[in-house]
Amino acid sequence: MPSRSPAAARASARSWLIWLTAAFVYILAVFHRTSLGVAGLEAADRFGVGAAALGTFTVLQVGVYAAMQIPTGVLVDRFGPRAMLTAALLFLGSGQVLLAVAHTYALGLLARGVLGVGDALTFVSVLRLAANHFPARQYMLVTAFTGALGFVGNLAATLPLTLLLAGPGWLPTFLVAGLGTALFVAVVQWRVHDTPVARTTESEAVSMREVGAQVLTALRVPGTRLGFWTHFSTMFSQNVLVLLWGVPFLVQGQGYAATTASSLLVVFVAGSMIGGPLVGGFIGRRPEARMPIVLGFLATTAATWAVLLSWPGRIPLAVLVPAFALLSFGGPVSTIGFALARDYNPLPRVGTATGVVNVGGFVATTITALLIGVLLEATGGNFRIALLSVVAVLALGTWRMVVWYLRARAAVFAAQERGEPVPVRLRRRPWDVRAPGRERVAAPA
Ligand SMILES: N[C@@H](Cc1c[nH]cn1)C(=O)NCC(=O)O
Repeated sequence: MPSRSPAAARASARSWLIWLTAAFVYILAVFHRTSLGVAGLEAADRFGVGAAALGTFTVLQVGVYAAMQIPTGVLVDRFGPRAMLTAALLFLGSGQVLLAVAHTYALGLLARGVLGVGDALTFVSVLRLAANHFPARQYMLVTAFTGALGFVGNLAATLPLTLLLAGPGWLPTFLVAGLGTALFVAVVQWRVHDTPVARTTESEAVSMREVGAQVLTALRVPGTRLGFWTHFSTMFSQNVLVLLWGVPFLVQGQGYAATTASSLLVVFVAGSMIGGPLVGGFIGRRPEARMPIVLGFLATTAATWAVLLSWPGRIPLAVLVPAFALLSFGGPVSTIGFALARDYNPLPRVGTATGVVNVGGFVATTITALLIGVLLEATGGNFRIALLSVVAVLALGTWRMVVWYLRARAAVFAAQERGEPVPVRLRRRPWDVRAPGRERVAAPA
């Protein structure tokens, strides 16, 4: 069976309000995730460390996030999004309070690790809640809105946070942010209901063996694998620039002022906020267009990087701004991966499949960020060579995505021929391959 949608064709106003409350938790998570961006220099001062040690914060954070995605998916399927969002707020809040009072590098790292766990629990829980409350065709729009709203948290962690750190200072700013986040638990407990008919999810005790089987079953679904590689290939190149290498590339590699460089990164925020509703709204109406859009976006990404890396001399702003605007659509396009997970897995396994998909983009980000660092070291700071890592990871992701696209299509055709329902009906093309005999569009629940 491909998927089971909530019964109603459109979600109720109450479901939208429940989603908005959960999406606010995601805004808080992104705020905490990105807060070291402007607090970096102060953190270096406070903990008495240099740039390399600060980079460890980012790698630790993204690493914890990626490692936690599959456990998060399993936990949210078992305990429900309400419980997981509550846990997320408590981890985020205590991590930030710990950072507020920390004076040593070790304690700072521990604080960011705790915060990273809270962050990792959030996005998949919001999407699981959306899967419970919204019918399949509205799910894509809600997912894209969620991603776009996250950037409100990102914006709050730029100028407003800079002003707060310069005014009240480190301790009161992070203490209030941490305590405020923990207190939001009361709102989640009051407002969030796991499904339109139930406040909480009934959880049955399951063995580790059953958990493993649940993950393997989700992994065996071609739609989940396609979602993973879609997420892997589409969002990492903008993530690498926003989270780590964008400012050094522009300042050290291109000779721009630090203020110009950080202003340029706002293009990514704006692009994601505009692109989310655009992509989500369009694909909600035309789900059959989602993979052609992914392929078109990947071709555009490859062309954009070809221009950026082959530009003779300094790249002018008139080229950088549209290039970053194009790349910024990677976040919204990556949400197609979640729609695939939701469409090709039964509802009780959507959290696990969503977690699997969400590993993709963050693994690609971690690998690329590390490769760039290694190549910069090896070449004495040659960004043109170091950023070729993006091209290599993009080629790998696109290749695997095309392989799973063909396999997922083959499974859909096989299901159509057996007369089974499929999430999106497809027309066979000359380049389509035949499904192996027992391939199913979705593994059974
Ligand atoms: N691709 C992002 C979501 C997104 C949508 N628009 C911009 N970004 C994603 O996967 N986010 C996961 C997270 O935890 O932020």
